[in-house]
Amino acid sequence: MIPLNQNLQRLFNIAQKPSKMGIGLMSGTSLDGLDIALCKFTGNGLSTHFELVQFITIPYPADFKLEVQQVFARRNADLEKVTLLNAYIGTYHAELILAALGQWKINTQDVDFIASHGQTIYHAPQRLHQHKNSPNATLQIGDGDHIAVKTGILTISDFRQKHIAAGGEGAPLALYGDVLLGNKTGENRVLLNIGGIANLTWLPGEGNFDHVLCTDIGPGNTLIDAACRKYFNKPYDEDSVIAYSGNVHADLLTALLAHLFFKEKAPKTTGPELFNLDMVAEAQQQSGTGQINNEDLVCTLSAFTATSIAGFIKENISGNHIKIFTSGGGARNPFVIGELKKLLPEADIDDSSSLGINPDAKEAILFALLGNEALCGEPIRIGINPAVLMGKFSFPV
Ligand SMILES: Nc1ncnc2c1ncn2[C@@H]1O[C@H](COP(=O)(O)OP(=O)(O)OP(=O)(O)O)[C@@H](O)[C@H]1O
Ligand SMILES: CC(=O)N[C@H]1[C@@H]2OC[C@@H](O2)[C@@H](O)[C@@H]1O[C@H](C)C(=O)O
Repeated sequence: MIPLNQNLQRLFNIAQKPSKMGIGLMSGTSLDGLDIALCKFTGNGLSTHFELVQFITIPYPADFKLEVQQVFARRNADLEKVTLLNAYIGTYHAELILAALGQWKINTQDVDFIASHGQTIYHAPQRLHQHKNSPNATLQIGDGDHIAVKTGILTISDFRQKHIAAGGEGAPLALYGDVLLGNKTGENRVLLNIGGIANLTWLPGEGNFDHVLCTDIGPGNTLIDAACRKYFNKPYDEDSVIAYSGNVHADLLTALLAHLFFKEKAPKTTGPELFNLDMVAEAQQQSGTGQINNEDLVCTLSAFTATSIAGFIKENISGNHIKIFTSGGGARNPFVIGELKKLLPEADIDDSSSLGINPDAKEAILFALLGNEALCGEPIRIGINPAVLMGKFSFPV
């Protein structure tokens, strides 16, 4: 008999374990840092139980952000830089994982797998690139082999490609985690993540997965952050101090909301490739608001985030007693959340901690969960969404 390759044997052993320790990694479009969630899983699919054992966000140093920004969401990027960053981000993320495990006093041998999102550097659904003969496409870098070899831990990465191969746009993958962890028959729930881009999952209480909707909505923090960087030399509008010192310009807000993306049917995805300061400048030109002061601009962009989210919910989601559970860094933006509450007075808005999900850790938990599914799950059919198991395996040896 031909002996089983050691890697496959190890994979088989991990998949068979009744409970698994997995690390989920998320490095989002805000480029603020690496989210590392150490989770314990038992079961899979709708029987998944998870516990968040440890969580940390390790902020990225300014020079690293600058390096990534040189290629991030840019149509013309230096190919050598992309290539170098692909390897560098893999090894850098591995170093950050080892540092976190050291801090938590946890041995690498006690971790069964790492599930790594990588760093999105370009997201190009067909609606954006508009090349008839090219499919939806997206690119995450920070290669999984580097993480596996440097940490000695089985690594699963590059989750989005399978989603695209099976007919999706590669996002939002939150769908799968939100259904498995956030669904409750009898309760109309919206799980709203306000990261760089805002997305939501609508989980109607009737419990019929055919009616679940998961989609990007538009900008979350990305425009607010970009304006803060450009005009205030700050990474973001901490506690909405700038937004509260300005006023909303109704004409600019109307021009921003007139963007064609908002008229496209959900599910749909987007990114800073579309929602960037060029798009804002165009709306300012159209509305004759090019001269507004910087505080008013940040205030209007914050209102834009809240109004586009509320508008989407009003148009696409119906039901009584809707509970909205927020997560992502934008859940800590009081201006945005305050506007949302004003615009959606009927909804009950709270952050996802009331579901037992740390709002800052939610996306990193999602990838850990997708890793668990890749190891021992089965494809789940949720409406028209691809029913696939995602992720590529990298072995340490
Ligand atoms: N106290 C705060 N006040 C206002 N905004 C905040 C605060 N804390 C965090 N944020 C916002 O949250 C952002 C980080 O959000 P998050 O970490 O969810 O983004 P991400 O994971 O990169 O996004 P994405 O989900 O799009 O990939 C910051 O850049 C900032 O805009
Ligand atoms: C291509 C990409 O990286 N998309 C991210 C981004 O950040 C938020 C939104 O846009 C979402 O669609 C997605 O991430 C989350 C984790 C998702 O796939 O659900």
